Amino acid sequence: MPTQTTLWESLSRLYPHLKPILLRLILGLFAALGASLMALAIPQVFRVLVNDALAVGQATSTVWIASGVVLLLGILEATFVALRRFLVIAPATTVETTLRTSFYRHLQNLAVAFHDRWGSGQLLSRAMTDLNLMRRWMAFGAIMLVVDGLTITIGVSIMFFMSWPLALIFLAAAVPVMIYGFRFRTTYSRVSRKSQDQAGDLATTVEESVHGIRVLKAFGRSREALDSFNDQAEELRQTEIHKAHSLARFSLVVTLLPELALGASLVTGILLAVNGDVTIGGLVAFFATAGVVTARVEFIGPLLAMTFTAKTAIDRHYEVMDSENTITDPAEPRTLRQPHGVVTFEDVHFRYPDAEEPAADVLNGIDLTLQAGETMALVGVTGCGKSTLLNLVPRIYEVTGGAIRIDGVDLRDFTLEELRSHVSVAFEDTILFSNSVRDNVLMGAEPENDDDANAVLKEALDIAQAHFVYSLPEGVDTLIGEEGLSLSGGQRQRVALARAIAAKPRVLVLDDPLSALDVRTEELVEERLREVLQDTTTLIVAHRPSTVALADRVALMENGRIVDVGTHTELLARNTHYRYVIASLTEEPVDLDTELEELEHDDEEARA
Ligand SMILES: Nc1ncnc2c1ncn2[C@@H]1O[C@H](COP(=O)(O)OP(=O)(O)OP(=O)(O)O)[C@@H](O)[C@H]1O
Repeated sequence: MPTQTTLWESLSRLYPHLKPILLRLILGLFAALGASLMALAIPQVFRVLVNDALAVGQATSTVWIASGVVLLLGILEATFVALRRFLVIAPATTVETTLRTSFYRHLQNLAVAFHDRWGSGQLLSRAMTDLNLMRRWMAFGAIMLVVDGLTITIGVSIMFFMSWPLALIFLAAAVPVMIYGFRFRTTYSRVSRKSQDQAGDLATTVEESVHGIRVLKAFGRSREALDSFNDQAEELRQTEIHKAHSLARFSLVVTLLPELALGASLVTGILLAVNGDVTIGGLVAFFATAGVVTARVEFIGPLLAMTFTAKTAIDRHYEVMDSENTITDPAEPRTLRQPHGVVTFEDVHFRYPDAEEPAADVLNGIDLTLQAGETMALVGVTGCGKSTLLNLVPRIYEVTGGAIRIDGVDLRDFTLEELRSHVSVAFEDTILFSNSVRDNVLMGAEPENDDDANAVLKEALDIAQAHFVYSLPEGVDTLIGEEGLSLSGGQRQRVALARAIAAKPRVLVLDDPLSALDVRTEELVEERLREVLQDTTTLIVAHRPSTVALADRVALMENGRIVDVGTHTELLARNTHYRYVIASLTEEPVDLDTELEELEHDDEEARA
């Protein structure tokens, strides 16, 4: 539920960002005010013109001078308008870009738990549409609202000065306009918030459909997806219509009432002129001024709408910016000069932030030690918490109880930068970025120079058996990821594995990174991985017996706990649940007794 703030509270949050451009904004405001004053000055020339030059027998020179003055005032008005644009547009765009950059940086910093809760479309619409609305308000809405207010005040004062009875009649229209304006503010703010949220939800739907287009097509669900999209689009359309109706009603009131007042003051004005209480020139100037004021009053509707929309945009922007990053650097970080890579889990508990209260912890007291350079396979039935445990090591999620240490140092005592230089990850669902193969692989690497980078790249691609990249159109410089060449699941996994290896971490965390490879390629990768894993401590989630075979020891997980640790042979011999899990990893029936006999025989031979 968004927190309720007043219009002023919301708008004033922009002040720190406006501070650097405040001078230009103020100058822009003066330029806009200058344009308005020119517009208000023109009727006064009309007054002189009508009163002094229109009488029979007057010299025509007054007409020429007055026309020249009107022309000059017109040119000045246009110049002031152009000056306002020049002063304000560029700096407002700079503020928009700065806000967008800090928004993006904040999104990058926020914990994964935050991203689990927010639809991508909502974040996208905040990063693009809302910031755009805020810029338009800064560059135009805010200035014009102030200038319109001042113009109306000055215009009405001039009208009072020229004829107070006529001005009073005109002003009578302001009372209902203000009452209606109050109602308009409440309704429009509510609908505007609804429409911006719905637009964000719609963007999320588009993003998900594009992402999942293969699944939609494969299951023949395109029709349903379209129907659901149509429903959402229709809801947004209804809200937009409601918004437009609300603005149209307000605009009708602010247009009609001043016009009616103008009509009433026209009749009264003519009567006053007939009685000689006001000059003809004064009457002309009064109505020309009233024309300028009326136009400004009519413009108040769209300006207020723009302001309330900007308030909503600001509120939505700060809902994200105010979200605190829960995974941060410590005040006094510790460093490991020469990490060995001993990883210990001490009574680790974890619960997802969005989990219902009575639910048990996903990880419920994990105790496990990985010796330096050891490869430990993590095995367990689906949903027992393997991936969750892995995510805690690079602090993608934070433990909710207990501690994880590398060489005795709590992960939370490292800066995130240092931690992620010690720990590298590869997941089953590989994410590659719209970048070249080279940039994707070297993402976590810190090569000293170009030659070093090339060597690291070559070695990592070689270990991950990703030689196919050399046959891509531009080799390692080929653009891959969303905007580039599509790779197969197995190819993507190999590039992601190369990325994890290229970082040369002390601790490697692999979540079933070979699942999409064919058996032969998997064998080759494993052969090379064994070399790398010798001095890297590795925790690897295994969904295939061949991955288990990579490991020095296996940790068996059940219901968020480590229930047994030992070699594959030891666990096969003593743990029936382990046998059950291993048997369920393969589709074909396996004879585990024979496998155990063979393994024990191999072990005896090795010892002899
Ligand atoms: N982001 C999340 N928010 C809330 N609950 C989650 C989240 N991710 C996973 N869970 C829940 O946590 C539990 C453990 O999930 P996890 O992915 O760690 O299991 P796993 O053992 O790796 O499963 P698998 O072998 O199928 O990959 C599951 O019950 C899952 O529903």
